[in-house]
Parts: sequence; C-alpha cells; structure tokens
Amino acid sequence: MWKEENNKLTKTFKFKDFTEAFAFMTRVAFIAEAHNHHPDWSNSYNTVTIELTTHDKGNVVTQKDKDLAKAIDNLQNEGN
Ligand SMILES: C[C@H](O)[C@H](O)[C@H]1CNC2=NC(N)=NC(=O)C2=N1
Repeated sequence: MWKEENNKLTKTFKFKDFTEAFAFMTRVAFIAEAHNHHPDWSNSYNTVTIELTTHDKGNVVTQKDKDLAKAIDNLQNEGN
C-alpha cells in the first residue's frame, strides 16, 4: 500500500535480488517518462523505495502522483 505522509506517496518494493529490483526500476522509468512525472527513489540491493510528490506544485501530492502510483502498481499486477 502507498502511504501518504509529509506531502509524499511512499511505497517500498522488495525483490529476489538486485537484478529484479533494477529491472523493475527500468520499467518504472519508462512509465515515468510516459507520464512526464518522475519518482524520487532509492535502491539498496533488492529493495526499491519510491516517493512521489509534485515538485512543480511546491512538493505536494497531486493527481499526477496518484496516477503514477496506480500505473506502478498495475505493472506489478501484470506479473512483469
Ligand atoms: C518540465 C517537466 O515537465 C517538469 O519538470 C515535470 C517533470 N517531472 C516531474 N516529476 C515530478 N515528480 N514532479 C514534477 O513536478 C515534475 N515535473
């Protein structure tokens, strides 16, 4: 579940290993480009932490963040 706090949507994703985590990041990168909306994120080995906020609106959560969050979740649901 995405958690909304401190004007961000945050979710942590865990994978089998670094390769799986980085593959996920690559897929998210293409989605972010398609949305013209980009995550603040970090990766540590098999863990990817994503924070979504809208910088252009002064770092608040907007519909753009919610749409990107949903698109990221859909990616996982597809089993890709
Ligand atoms: C110029 C460009 O459209 C903007 O800077 C976009 C790009 N990606 C973005 N991503 C995020 N997270 N917030 C923004 O405000 C934002 N703005």
